[in-house]
Amino acid sequence: MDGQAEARRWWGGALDVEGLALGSVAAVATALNDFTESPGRFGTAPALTAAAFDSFGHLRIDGRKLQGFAPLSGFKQTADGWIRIHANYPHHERRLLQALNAQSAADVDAALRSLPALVAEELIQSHGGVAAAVRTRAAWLGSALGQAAARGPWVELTTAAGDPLRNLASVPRWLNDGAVGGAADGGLAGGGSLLGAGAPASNTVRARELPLAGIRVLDLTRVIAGPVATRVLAALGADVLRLDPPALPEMVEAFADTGFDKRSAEADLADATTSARVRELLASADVVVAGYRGGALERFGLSPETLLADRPGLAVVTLNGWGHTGPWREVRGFDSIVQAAAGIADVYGTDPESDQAGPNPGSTWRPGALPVQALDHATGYGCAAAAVTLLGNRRSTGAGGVARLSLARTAEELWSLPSIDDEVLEVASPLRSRLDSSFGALEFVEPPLVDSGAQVRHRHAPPPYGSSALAWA
Ligand SMILES: CC(C)(COP(=O)(O)OP(=O)(O)OC[C@H]1O[C@@H](n2cnc3c(N)ncnc32)[C@H](O)[C@@H]1OP(=O)(O)O)[C@@H](O)C(=O)NCCC(=O)NCCSC(=O)C(=O)O
Repeated sequence: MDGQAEARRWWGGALDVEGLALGSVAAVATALNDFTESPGRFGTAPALTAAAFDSFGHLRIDGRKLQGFAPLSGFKQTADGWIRIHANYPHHERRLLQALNAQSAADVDAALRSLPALVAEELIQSHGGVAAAVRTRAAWLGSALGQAAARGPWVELTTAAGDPLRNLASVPRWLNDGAVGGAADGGLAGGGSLLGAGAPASNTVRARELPLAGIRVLDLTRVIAGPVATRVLAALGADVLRLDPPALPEMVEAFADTGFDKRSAEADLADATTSARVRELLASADVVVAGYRGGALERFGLSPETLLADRPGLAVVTLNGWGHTGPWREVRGFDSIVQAAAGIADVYGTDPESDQAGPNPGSTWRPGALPVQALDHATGYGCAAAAVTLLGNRRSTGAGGVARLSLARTAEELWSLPSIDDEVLEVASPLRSRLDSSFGALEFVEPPLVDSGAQVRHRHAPPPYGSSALAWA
């Protein structure tokens, strides 16, 4: 392994985001090693993990780099501090404008400057929009919200009856368990195993050796975190069928980034015939990954409890924004919004004109963000590790179970990592693979896992949105 593969810090910054990234991918590798009863078969390497955690940033569609955030999304000043708002989805933008009685971005700015951050947060959330006040770490930990988010393990695993199952360890533990760095020979640093940007499209893979071949995954997730989980399950050979509501179209580019190796169907769960068809699919499913707002799928009979009552062997993985017990358990949450609330935006804040930390009245300080959407990706890999762990548990006990994760709990895992002062080293620029798709020619980075020395690779481009039959492959 060369020096680049050994880098431990490549983004730098106040928190050990690299540790979160490596530890969460190592959790998947370790779960796979257990599942396949092949110690050391799966691992990750820093350059692979660094690239995968910025898969959207590396994605090119017909050579074009993609735009991450809508113009209205971002940090805004309030009467007493800062708030972060999210308006990438048209329905969230509409609700934001309604909440603030605004018609334009200038109206939004003016309205927010007239309100205290916590008042604006409450107003926007109560209209179904997405926002969180920028809090200090102390303010977050001192609130009922922060305390609820921090409760319990990173990945909470329970039986159908709600009894604790063997818990997945914490990110710091995975980081040190040997799955990082040791298996990188076929990774980027080892060279030769990836297609270069100019290489032909076919990604030939030994399908029968894929560890999750034959596993059926119903994917009820959107945007990044959940779809990252199911993207890696699909790359590992699972038959992943993603369902989306016809009334809430997905953002095309996020879908393209996370749709590799999956199939995609639109399915209105409120429609009786469609819902009955989905029940038939569930009768032979192995895994359900649910990533809607807390409680949103319950009215369709898709709560973990109901799913497990109908099919006791199922692995149900559920993620939300703010945790499964606190006052915000049903509130919408995106990575950037959780960063704002959980004290991350505050410690990443900068003032170009002053060395003093934190906001001062009239200063040019503004909050900042993690270098990548690490809460999304780490939560996604945690969900994948949980699914594989539950499948392994089912094999030995016959019983399914539930895994619960949240973006906010993952933020606590990031905070729990000790600060490290290793030198910040550049990791190798990832080689991009290429596949043609209905979205255009895709250049993309491969999954961050190494299987027996060779990087796990995507076999199929994302399908056209909603193009698949409501059936297992
Ligand atoms: C991602 C979201 C913020 C998106 O918010 P919304 O678009 O407003 O979606 P909601 O979850 O509120 O769900 C909207 C409604 O769709 C309904 N729904 C869902 N699926 C279906 C189907 N198949 N058919 C019919 N209706 C459906 C669901 O019951 C809700 O109904 P009603 O109850 O009637 O409204 C939220 O889903 C969420 O908080 N998810 C959990 C955390 C998460 O994954 N965050 C994003 C990570 S990516 C990220 O951070 C980033 O990109 O940045």
